[in-house]
Amino acid sequence: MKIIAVTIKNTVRRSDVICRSGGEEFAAILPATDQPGIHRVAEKIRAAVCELDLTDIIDDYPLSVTIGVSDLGDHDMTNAMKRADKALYQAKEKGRNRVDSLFSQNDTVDNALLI
Ligand SMILES: Nc1nc2c(ncn2[C@@H]2O[C@H](COP(=O)(O)OP(=O)(O)OP(=O)(O)O)[C@@H](O)[C@H]2O)c(=O)[nH]1
Repeated sequence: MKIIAVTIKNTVRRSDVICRSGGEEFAAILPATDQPGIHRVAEKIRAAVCELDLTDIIDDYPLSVTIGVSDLGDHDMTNAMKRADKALYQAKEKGRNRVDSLFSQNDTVDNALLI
């Protein structure tokens, strides 16, 4: 998991906050990032992790990354986590190695959350 964490950290801006949110899950908070930007970041992370060559390190290869995206439009972190988690679940249902999103009703999304 450490190499994944380092890869994510090296892929995003220094102002983005990455943390471990579960056994095989990370959460990222992306300040001042709009909806197209959020999808750009999620794809960057997905691609960077897919490009890792870990054949010598892990059995469960190739790796896939599934990402749920939400926003902090309603300034409620608990709700944002719930939305991102639901988006993650939807993405996994659709076949993994993909990005899905669930946004609040706020049109002016400018702070994002990824899981
Ligand atoms: N928070 C965040 N947003 C990003 C990042 N990379 C891209 N974006 C968003 O996606 C938009 C367009 O992406 P790019 O043109 O590929 O951005 P970039 O110049 O490679 O990345 P930046 O220099 O971080 O803006 C940017 O304006 C941001 O909103 C990132 O690492 N972190």
